[in-house]
Amino acid sequence: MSRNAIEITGLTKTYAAQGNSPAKEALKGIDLTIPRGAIFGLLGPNGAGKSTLINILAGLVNKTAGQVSIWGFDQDVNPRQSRAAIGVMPQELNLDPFFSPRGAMEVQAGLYGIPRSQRRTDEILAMVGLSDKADAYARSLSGGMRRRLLLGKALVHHPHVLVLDEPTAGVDIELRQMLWRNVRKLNDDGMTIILTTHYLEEAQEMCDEIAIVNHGEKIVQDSTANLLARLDAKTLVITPESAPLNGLPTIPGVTATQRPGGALAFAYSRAETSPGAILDRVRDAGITLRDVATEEPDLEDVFLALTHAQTQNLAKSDR
Ligand SMILES: Nc1ncnc2c1ncn2[C@@H]1O[C@H](COP(=O)(O)OP(=O)(O)OP(=O)(O)O)[C@@H](O)[C@H]1O
Repeated sequence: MSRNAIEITGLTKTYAAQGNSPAKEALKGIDLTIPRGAIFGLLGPNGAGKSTLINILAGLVNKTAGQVSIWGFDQDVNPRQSRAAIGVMPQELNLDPFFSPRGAMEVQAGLYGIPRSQRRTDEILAMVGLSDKADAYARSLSGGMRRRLLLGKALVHHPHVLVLDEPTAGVDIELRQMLWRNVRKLNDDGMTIILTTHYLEEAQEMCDEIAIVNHGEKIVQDSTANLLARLDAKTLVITPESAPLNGLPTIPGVTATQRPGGALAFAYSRAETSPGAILDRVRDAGITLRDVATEEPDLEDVFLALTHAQTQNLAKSDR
């Protein structure tokens, strides 16, 4: 039995040409392995192919080529088992307006063939904070409540893998906290979580491992810690007692800038110099230090560096 939650090889999706729009190759042969028990981040700019990939996993979009296996079940060989192994909280708030949350959960449980005695409707509604709206009409629910219900529906069949597609886009702090609390708890209980988000801070905080896709290709997959360590750039930020009289010291290999408010930022590469050497030159220049701090690169820097490099390579290969 595979130890991976998801195994994808050579996944390709070409949307057929329609009217004036030409055919679009949204996924260009992606290989992706997601370990069991992970909180996995799938990141990429708009149009990179994330939703296409997730919709293929959910069985909502047919792939053009490649293999997809969920919890050891090949989608083409064991479609029912592979579908039962995954629950997806979609991006769009598409709910039947005539069902109450309880009704919608019961219908979903019926679709998955869960016997009444094994349904956990009330427990899940409580978990997503919808107990007091259990019997309200879906059309009277706010956007945030609809999202809660979509999460509840994704959990009805207690899947091994939970996919959250942009779950926190435009939601308030309370809902965001509820989501992350539940994600951590479900993960602690053994559920594998796959998450797409535009908020890189969130991915950095939540995910153990991350894949970045761009233009339908996977450009990197690594642990969050390794991705952050890839960037060698660091910044030393010095708050001086008073503005430097003779301007900023010039230090080879270091880019010095003055920030609004007076702090001096020295961007350097760890491979080339050390904070100690920079501080020596700053003191030599007669600058008295009030405060010193270092800034690490964050996921946003890694993301920009990688997607930018890929876009440049693609442009070169087009020439
Ligand atoms: N049904 C469709 N028919 C034709 N083209 C499509 C269809 N769905 C998506 N595309 C195209 O495929 C590419 C990938 O889209 P996809 O929605 O998978 O990206 P994404 O990474 O999820 O972006 P976003 O973050 O904006 O949702 C885009 O160029 C998009 O326009």
